[in-house]
Amino acid sequence: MSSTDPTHRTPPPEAARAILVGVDFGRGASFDPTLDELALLAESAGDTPVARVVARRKAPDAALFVGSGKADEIKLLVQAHDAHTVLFDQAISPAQQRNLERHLGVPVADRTALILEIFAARAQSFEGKLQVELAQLQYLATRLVRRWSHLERQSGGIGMRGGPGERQIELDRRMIDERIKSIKERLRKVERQRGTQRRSRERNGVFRVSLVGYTNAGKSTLFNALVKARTYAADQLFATLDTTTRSLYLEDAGAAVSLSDTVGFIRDLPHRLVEAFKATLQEAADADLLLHVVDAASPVVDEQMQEVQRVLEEIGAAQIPQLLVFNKQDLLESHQQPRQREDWVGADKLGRMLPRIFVSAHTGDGLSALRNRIAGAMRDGLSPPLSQTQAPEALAVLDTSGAACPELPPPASGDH
Ligand SMILES: Nc1nc2c(ncn2[C@@H]2O[C@H](COP(=O)(O)OP(=O)(O)OP(=O)(O)O)[C@@H](O)[C@H]2O)c(=O)[nH]1
Ligand SMILES: [Mg+2]
Repeated sequence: MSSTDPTHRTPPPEAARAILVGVDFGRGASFDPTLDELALLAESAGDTPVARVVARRKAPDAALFVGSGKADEIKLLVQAHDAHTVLFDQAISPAQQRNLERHLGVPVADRTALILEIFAARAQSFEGKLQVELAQLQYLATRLVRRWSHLERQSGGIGMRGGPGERQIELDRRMIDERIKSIKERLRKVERQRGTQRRSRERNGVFRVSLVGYTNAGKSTLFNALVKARTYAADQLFATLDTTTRSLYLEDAGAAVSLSDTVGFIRDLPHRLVEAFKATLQEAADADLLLHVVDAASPVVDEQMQEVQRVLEEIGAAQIPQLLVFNKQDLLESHQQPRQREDWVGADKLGRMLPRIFVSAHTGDGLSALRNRIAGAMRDGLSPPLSQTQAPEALAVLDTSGAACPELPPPASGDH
């Protein structure tokens, strides 16, 4: 863990027992009633979830985020499970965090802090480490600002001026600001270097393919299966933080493409983190073709795909031709198995029809069809059959059930 740990959690040497809390504010969309993803995040951060609590409220409680009754319930659970920490699925304010920690008697962290913690533990490259530290310092800086104004309020805004508390915070702030400035400067240097490398690749005219997708979809496993490399793949969230690029030779095209594995996306990815990782994500934004890897067996496959489309938009990659790769086909029940390996679905924000292909990175099923697909995209681009682009009702369909739309014809390009 980095010295700028924004969560102030000091986990015991053994896995910390964690209570998971999610609050449903009734706005539906981004609430996960199972808290499964939070549990995976907790495990990826080295914690062991021991209990889950779901609360329903109209709005967050200003002081405790959850109501005081719920807070008492959580406190009892902390005691019953001898828990070390309580993790919230939503962002909580610095004041709420402090109040909760006082009330519950254990460190409290929110989703953002957890994601930052995982990123900090995973960062390998010099650039990755700088990016994570930048995001952490920015997270910490907002917390200091707020704590300062809190102190100011308590003292009527005058008495504390020049007092020891404020001076310490001022000092901390100045150090943080200086560190932020120096990291940004160093990142700019690395980015310039990366830009030069990218331009020299562009001059070579290599067709660039980037794997993008929700975290844990199987991008690295697929990358390894395609290029027979050994990139770290694991059942953890954000196993990959650095972009890896390898050359992939396609027999069908008689040419090589460059294939990049990238960092996974997640719901409510802290915006600052997206900012810090812009350079890494730039790799995806500069691609000629995106392989959007989807965990076809996930119960929340539609939400995950939409989240990926949202992040692609945020990094300016929404226009890039996209091939949906429905991975983990081996995990699908027989009734979920697609009738055909390849079809088209209306699945992105631009209302485009996207070609879809089912594969299993584990068994290798569909990989040769995928290679052919990439070769086809390199030759002719990806355009849906004309009849499909003109059928608006088809565009509204987000058929990710695994059962392919029988009425959709197979891809027009004769690449298989
Ligand atoms: N059953 C099955 N499991 C798979 C398949 N592909 C990947 N997995 C598993 O899914 C988990 C995640 O795989 P990764 O390749 O690390 O996923 P990723 O998308 O690179 O994840 P991040 O780097 O964390 O964003 C691992 O446990 C893989 O073994 C597949 O085709 N079938
Ligand atoms: Mg990966």
